[in-house]
Amino acid sequence: MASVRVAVRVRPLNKREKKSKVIVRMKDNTTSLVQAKVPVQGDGAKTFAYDFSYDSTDRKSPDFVSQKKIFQDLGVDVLHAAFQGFNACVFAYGQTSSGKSYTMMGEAADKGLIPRICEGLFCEISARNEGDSMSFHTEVSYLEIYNEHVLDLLNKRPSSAPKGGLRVREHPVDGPYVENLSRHVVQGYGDVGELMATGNANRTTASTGMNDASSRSHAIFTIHFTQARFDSELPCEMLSKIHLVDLAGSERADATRATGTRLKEGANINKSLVTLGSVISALADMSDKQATKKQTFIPYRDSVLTWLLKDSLGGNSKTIMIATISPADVNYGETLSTLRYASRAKSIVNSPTVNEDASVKVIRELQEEIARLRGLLDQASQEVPLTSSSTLVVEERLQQSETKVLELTKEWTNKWWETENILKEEILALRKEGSGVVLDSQLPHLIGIDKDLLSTGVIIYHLKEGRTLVGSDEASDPQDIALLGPGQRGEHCVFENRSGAVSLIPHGGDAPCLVNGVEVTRPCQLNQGAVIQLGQATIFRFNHPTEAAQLRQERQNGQPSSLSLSMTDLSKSNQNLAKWMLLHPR
Ligand SMILES: Nc1ncnc2c1ncn2[C@@H]1O[C@H](COP(=O)(O)OP(=O)(O)OP(=O)(O)O)[C@@H](O)[C@H]1O
Repeated sequence: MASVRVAVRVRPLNKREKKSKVIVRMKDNTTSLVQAKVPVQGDGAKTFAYDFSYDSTDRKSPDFVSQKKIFQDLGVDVLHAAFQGFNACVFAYGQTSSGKSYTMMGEAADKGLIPRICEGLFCEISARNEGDSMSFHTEVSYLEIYNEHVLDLLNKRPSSAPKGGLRVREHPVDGPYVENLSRHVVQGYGDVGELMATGNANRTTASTGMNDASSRSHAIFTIHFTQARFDSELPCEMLSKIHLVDLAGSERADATRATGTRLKEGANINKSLVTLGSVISALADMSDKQATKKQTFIPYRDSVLTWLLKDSLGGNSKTIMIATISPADVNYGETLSTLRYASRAKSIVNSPTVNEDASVKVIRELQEEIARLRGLLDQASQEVPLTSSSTLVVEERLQQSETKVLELTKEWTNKWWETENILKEEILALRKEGSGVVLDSQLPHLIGIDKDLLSTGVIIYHLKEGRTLVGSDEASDPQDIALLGPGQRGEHCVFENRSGAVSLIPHGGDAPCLVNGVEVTRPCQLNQGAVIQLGQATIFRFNHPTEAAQLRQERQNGQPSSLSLSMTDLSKSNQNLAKWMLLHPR
């Protein structure tokens, strides 16, 4: 069991609040709000105690709390939890313009928690890589909930964004998840930095009466972190999910002077936040009622936000809430409401557990069974003899369990190392898209389409800068791509990559080369999507990632596409190919 930990952070006065009085005071872990206008006895301060109270109002003050200090207090704990195999969540809650995005994402010159956690994660991974035999695998996803619709911030292709947003579903064991949300494998902070920049640029922001760049959506950045190793011959695999959440501002329409679209956004933002409030309240009630064992209904499904954060609130996660507030007297009401909200959240009790891979769990259970059966046999030989038929049954079960453990361990090891080896080629990136896996490469490449029906797997040949020789074992010089098959010659052709422009140079004679079904006898520049046939049985598809990205951009901008191979061309090319095959039977 672990209570949600709560921190409150107050930011400096901003230019809109220049004439305002500072009404927030912090001492140790307490935050006090002074009622400036109606002083009752004393200063009428309302005081709340939290796990941390961070005063970031004045950089020059000795009490000033920096982004770094917040990472050291909260971010380091998130990393500890992740390396121990727990899920973790940090969410920032507060009024518009109170500093949620600043605390979570920060600025280039003064990074916030999300980039610092990612940096810390890779720092720790490289330190551990040097020491023990642990392997690590990290993927990230980034989504926003805008007007109750889930949008993928890392995959904005119009074709893949369904109307009404992505669907949220619930797995019986793993809990709620977003269907078809893209996940990206990352190997270092550089990769994450790029993805974060893309996602942040895609996020819905707008200028409101209170913030020039106000986040109009709730954003969830998730790190899926897996660690694996052999622990005294036993595989050990732990998975943890780290949700880092920047909520949209809780706001009053009059304060933000919202109308039209901004007002509708505000209503939807409030719907999620009101539900978040109800969930927090219900969970707090539940922990109060723990002694009376009364069941409380938790309205997780009333908003997309609370549904997706179900595990983080009252479930399997170590969770931290950061409540951000303005120091100004003009925001007294909003600040008091945030402080009360945060106070309520302190009573939520979660039940984090170490997340073990399912097949590893089976292996561990079988190992325990093996130890028990061995014990039985040992005992039988010394103290309580078993009948010969019972001994046979135990021995048979022992053998079955041992075989199963060997099989499962081999399977698990292969699966893990295969992924690792592919990813070591830094130019390749694997990402999950729906139920499929997309293999992305930054270099121009050929994808082999094998005509052999028994062939499985996908072959990718990178076409690096310079010449790539294609032929067979019969060539006098070794070939970069050696092919087998009818019509294949020792030195068949060359692919030449000159600063990204790739050409096919046929050797001619009886070494046929076809591009989009048309035989080429002279050097021919290749375009994205070209279908290439070498000899009679080898077919490749040519991909040029940079060109493809450029064409995608043109298409999105509504520019006439310079894509040379349209769908009609493609079917024409298939017809040509079929004709050629008829004329050149094997
Ligand atoms: N601790 C801080 N130190 C310095 N500047 C800050 C701090 N917190 C916030 N700011 C500044 O205040 C402004 C508003 O902050 P931010 O955009 O993070 O607010 P927000 O709560 O995310 O707002 P919204 O809900 O509208 O998106 C920004 O210009 C930001 O740089």
